[in-house]
Amino acid sequence: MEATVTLTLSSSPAGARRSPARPTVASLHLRRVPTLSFHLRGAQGPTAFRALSSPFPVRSEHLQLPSFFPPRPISTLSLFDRTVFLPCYGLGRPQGCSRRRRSGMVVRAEMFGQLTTGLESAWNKLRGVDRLTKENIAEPMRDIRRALLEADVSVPVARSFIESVTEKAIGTDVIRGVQPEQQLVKVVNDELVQLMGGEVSDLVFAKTGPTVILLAGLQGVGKTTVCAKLAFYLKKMGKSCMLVAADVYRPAAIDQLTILGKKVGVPVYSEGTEAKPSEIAKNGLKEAKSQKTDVVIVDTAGRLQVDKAMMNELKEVKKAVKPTEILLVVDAMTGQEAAALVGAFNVEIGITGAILTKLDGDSRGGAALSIKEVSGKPIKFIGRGERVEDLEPFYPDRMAQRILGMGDVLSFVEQAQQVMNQEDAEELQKKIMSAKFNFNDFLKQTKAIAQMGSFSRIIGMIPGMNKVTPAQIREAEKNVKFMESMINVMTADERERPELLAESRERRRRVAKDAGKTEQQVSQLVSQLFQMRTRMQKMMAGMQGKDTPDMENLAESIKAEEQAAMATGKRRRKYGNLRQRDLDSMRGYRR
Ligand SMILES: Nc1nc2c(ncn2[C@@H]2O[C@H](COP(=O)(O)OP(=O)(O)OP(=O)(O)O)[C@@H](O)[C@H]2O)c(=O)[nH]1
Repeated sequence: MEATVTLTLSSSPAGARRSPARPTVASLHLRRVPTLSFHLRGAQGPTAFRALSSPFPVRSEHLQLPSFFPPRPISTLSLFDRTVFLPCYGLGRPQGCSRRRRSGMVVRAEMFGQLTTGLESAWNKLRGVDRLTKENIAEPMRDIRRALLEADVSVPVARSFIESVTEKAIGTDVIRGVQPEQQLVKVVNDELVQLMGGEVSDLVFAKTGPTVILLAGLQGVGKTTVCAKLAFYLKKMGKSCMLVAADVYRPAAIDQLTILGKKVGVPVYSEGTEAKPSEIAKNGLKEAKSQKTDVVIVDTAGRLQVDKAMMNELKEVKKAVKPTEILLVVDAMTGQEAAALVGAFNVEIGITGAILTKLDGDSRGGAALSIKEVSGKPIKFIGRGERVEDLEPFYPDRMAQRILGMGDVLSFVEQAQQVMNQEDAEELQKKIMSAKFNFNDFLKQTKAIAQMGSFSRIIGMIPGMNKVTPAQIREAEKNVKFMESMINVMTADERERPELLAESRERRRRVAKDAGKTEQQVSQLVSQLFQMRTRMQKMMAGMQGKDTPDMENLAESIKAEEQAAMATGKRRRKYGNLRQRDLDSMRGYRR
C-alpha cells in the first residue's frame, strides 16, 4: 500500500503555553505506511528535542509530540495498530548528556555524527540575534563549511552549498515566533535535501519481461552482499528474483552468492569460472525468462581500481542483457572518492544510480552528500550492515533530518512494522490495556527490537536520541541481557504471571540462584515489570484518546508514585525489594 501522509510534530498544549515560540516542530512524509497516525514518546528530556523546533509548516495534526518526555528512559513508539516499547533501560539522564556536551566530550554513536555536531555549533552562534544578516551568519557559515569538509564533502560541493544557504537565509523574511537559528536550520534542511537529490529515486521495473539489474563496483565494496540484500528486498515486495553469478575471477564469489541465494530463498544461475561473463549473463536471463522470473540481478567482478578491462567487460554484459538498471555499488567509507567513482562509471558505461554500502561504519557521510551533486546520478539504496535485511531505499529528506539530529521516525516505524505482526500487536495492546503485560511479552519485544538491528542503529532513528553515547547504548544492551538471563530461568507460569514471583520469596530466591543473581536483583526485575505495566497502561490509554495524555501530569504522577512507593522497613523485610505500589498494582490485577 502506498500512501503519503504529512505528519506534524507539535508540542503538547501545556508545552505550547509555556513556550509559545515553538509549538510546531516538523512535517515529514510517510510513505508506504498503511497506518495514518501514530504517537511518539521519546526519552531524554525536553532539551533533546530542541533541534526539532524548526519552522516547518503546519500541515496536519497526525502526530502529537509532547514537549515533555518522561524523565525515566522509556521510549515508546506506538502506532495505533502496533506498539513497540524500546527497552532503553539504563540510558542516562539528559543532564548527563548536556554536561558531556558542554565539555565537548559527547561521542556520537551514529552515522553523520560528526556533521551533526559541527552544525550544532553553527546554530549556537546565532543565539540571541533577532534576524539573519550577512554579517551575523558569516561565522556560522564558516562552521557549516568546515563541518562539510570534515565530513569529506568535496570543496566545490561545499562551496556551492554554502553560497546557496547564505543567499536563501539572508533573503528569508522574519517569521513571528520563529528564532533566526531555527530559520537557518530550515534553510540548511531544504538545501541538504536538494543536495542529496530531492525526491526518493525508486527502482525502475521493465514493462515486459524480466527486469535486469546489473551491479558493478570495485573489489570488496559489497556487490555480492547487495545482490542478496536486493533479492530479499524485492521478495518482500512480492517479486520473484534470480541471481546470476558473473564474477568469474574470484571463485569464492560464486560460492558466496550461492550461499546467500539459499539464505534468501532465490535461485542462483552460474556456469563456473570458465565461461565469459557476458555469456553467463545472457544465459541467466534466458533461464529467468523461461521461469517467468520478475527480476534478474547480475553480480559482476570487482577490480582494485577502474581499468579498461573492467569497463569493457561491463560494456559487453550491458550489451548482452540490456539492463533496466545499472547500479554502481560504492563504499561510503571512501567519502568523496565514492562520488568521483560514480561520475567516472557514469561517463564510461552510463549507470542509472548508486548503492551506498557500509554507511553503518561511516560517521562522516561525505559520500551520501556528494554523489548526486558530483555525478548527477541518484543514490537508490543504502546498506547499513552485513545482514540481508540491512538495505534501505535512500530518502534524501529523512537523511537530512538525521544529519540535523532529528532522527528518522519514519524509517523506525517502517522497520517496526516489518518485525511486528498484526495479531501480536493487537494481543499486546489488549494485554497492556488490562495490565497483563508479562515477562513473555517483554521477551517478544526485545526480540522484535533485536530484529530491527543494533541498538545504536535503532536509537539513531529516534529524535533526540542521537546524543546518546555508545557507552550508554552498551549499558542499555547489557541491562536487557541481564534481565533476560533472569527471565530465562523462570518457569512458564512465572513468566506468564509475574504475580507468582511477587508473592513468593521462595520463587524469587530460586530464580536468583538459577540465574546466578542476587535475590534483590530478581526483586528489582519484578518491580520493574509492574512499573512498566502501570506506565504502558497510562500511555496507551492516552494514545487511544481514553484519557488525554498529559505527559507532564504523567511524569508528576510517576514521581509521586515513586516517592510513595518507598517501602516501609517492615514491608521490605517481608517482600525483599518489591515496592508498595507494585504490590498494590498486583493486588489490583488479582481483584
Ligand atoms: N558493515 C557493513 N559491511 C558490509 C556492508 N555491505 C557489505 N559488507 C561487507 O563487506 C565485505 C565485502 O562484501 P562483498 O559482498 O564480498 O563485496 P564484493 O564487492 O562482492 O567483493 P568482490 O567480489 O571481491 O569484488 C563483506 O564482509 C560484507 O559482509 C554494509 O553495508 N555494512
